[in-house]
Amino acid sequence: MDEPILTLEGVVAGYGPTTVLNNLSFEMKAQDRLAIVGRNGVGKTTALRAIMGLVPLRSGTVRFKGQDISALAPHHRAELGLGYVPQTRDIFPSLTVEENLMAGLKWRHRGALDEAYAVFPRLAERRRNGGAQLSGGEQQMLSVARALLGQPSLLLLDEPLEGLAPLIRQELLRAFANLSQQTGIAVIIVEQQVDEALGYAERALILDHGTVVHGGRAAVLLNDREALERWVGLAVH
Ligand SMILES: Nc1ncnc2c1ncn2[C@@H]1O[C@H](COP(=O)(O)OP(=O)(O)OP(=O)(O)O)[C@@H](O)[C@H]1O
Repeated sequence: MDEPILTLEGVVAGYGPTTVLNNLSFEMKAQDRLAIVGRNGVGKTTALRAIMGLVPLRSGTVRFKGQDISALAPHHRAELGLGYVPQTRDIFPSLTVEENLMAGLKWRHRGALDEAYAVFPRLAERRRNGGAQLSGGEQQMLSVARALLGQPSLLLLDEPLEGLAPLIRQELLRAFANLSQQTGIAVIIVEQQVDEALGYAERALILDHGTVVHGGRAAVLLNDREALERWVGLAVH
């Protein structure tokens, strides 16, 4: 069975008088890694928020694991297996790494902590450090680890590489690749670091004016500098 895990059909959404998502349609399969790229302000974050239920749909549908979730509240979507890591790293700076993770455990047993530490061994080394003492990369690992505790089958990552130095970005991407391999969780990554996101993803979409203007295998798009220049504004090397 190759049923899509997520399907967006004709999604229209926005803020007040502004329409941001304009007939956005795409689907992805379980265990896929999908990069969504595009210029600033084209609606990448809004697309993730619409999937998570944080911005209401004006029309269209979002289906997750075969169920129409368009009208479900965000916490119900989380219970069904959607995990969201917003751009603002979502951690408690005054708590230690372990306390941050414990706070995210909810109904899950402590073994879930070990699973998160297996994906991010760096967090295990830092388990007694305060959140505010962590580097930017470690804070990002912690916010992703917190999302993992909800046992998502699809993880939405909004610009996880933002503000991180190149070496840290590489380390984080290695950890994400490890995560995909160990858990098989499907991932949507929205990124400004286009080359790095395309290096990690299997498939990619380019958004413009809130709709898909280009899509395909990430490795192919990575070498299609003309499309990247046209739609994302990257210089052709
Ligand atoms: N809460 C909000 N209220 C009003 N307008 C908003 C809100 N959030 C975003 N917008 C506007 O919606 C448009 C799309 O924003 P969105 O953040 O989805 O784009 P993006 O592609 O993720 O951009 P970036 O790459 O800069 O993060 C932008 O014009 C933005 O100014």
